Amino acid sequence: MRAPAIRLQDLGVSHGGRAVFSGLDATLPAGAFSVLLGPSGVGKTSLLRAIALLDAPATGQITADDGAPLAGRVAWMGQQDLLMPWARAVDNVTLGDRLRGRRPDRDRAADLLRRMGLGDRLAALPAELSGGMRQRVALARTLYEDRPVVLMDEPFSALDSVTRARMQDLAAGMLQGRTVVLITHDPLEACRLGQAILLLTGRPARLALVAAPPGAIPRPADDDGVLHAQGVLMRRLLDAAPA
Ligand SMILES: Nc1ncnc2c1ncn2[C@@H]1O[C@H](COP(=O)(O)OP(=O)(O)OP(=O)(O)O)[C@@H](O)[C@H]1O
Repeated sequence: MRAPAIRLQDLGVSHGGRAVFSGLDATLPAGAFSVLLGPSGVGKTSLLRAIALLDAPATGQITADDGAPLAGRVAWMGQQDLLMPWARAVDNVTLGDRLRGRRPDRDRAADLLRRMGLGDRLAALPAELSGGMRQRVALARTLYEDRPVVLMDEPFSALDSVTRARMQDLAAGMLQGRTVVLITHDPLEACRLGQAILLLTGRPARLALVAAPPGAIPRPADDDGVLHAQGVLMRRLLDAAPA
């Protein structure tokens, strides 16, 4: 499975006649983690939904550099977990297969949940799970899809900092070689996982590339380079924040 780079050309998204961004050009590198940060409401989800082909952009193009369509090669994890309330955790993980009429691999789903620390919750209904547990089930469902392109909107936002670090490690390992785009509000997360770090700011919004710290991902949270880059990124976010 080769993961393509994703090219954004002259991309524009509008809501209610107002441009969230326009004329946006960028390449999201093949087989690497791109991390997207920016103030609340700037347009991160709008951009990710356009890349996921969930919303048609007003202008421009989104293409894979291998020339093949992106459709069918993307796994999506939105801010809402969208778990089916009537399905047990393991069945929520295999939901995609069941909707496509394919035989679900419950062993693989159970293994994913175990790796996420949910081995004793395989048969739980969503209503019986905490917010952080539900988010891990949604993450397991995204990883289960096994796609070359993975788009995740704040996938670790509901997790305590230790679980968050563990899930970052797990995702970095399992998604190695995939083209991943991940939205986060956490500069440390961006510096642990980002091989390209993109900052979306302004109105209409513009994209800027921020230097990523050296080293393979997941980078240690207490690494000097990570801590320095985290400080630089925090300063950039503060400077970009609306008054
Ligand atoms: N379906 C929609 N209809 C109308 N306006 C929308 C719609 N979706 C988003 N917007 C507006 O577009 C702008 C960008 O929203 P978006 O959700 O992309 O921001 P974001 O950067 O992801 O925010 P957050 O960090 O809070 O999740 C906001 O002003 C939002 O109110």
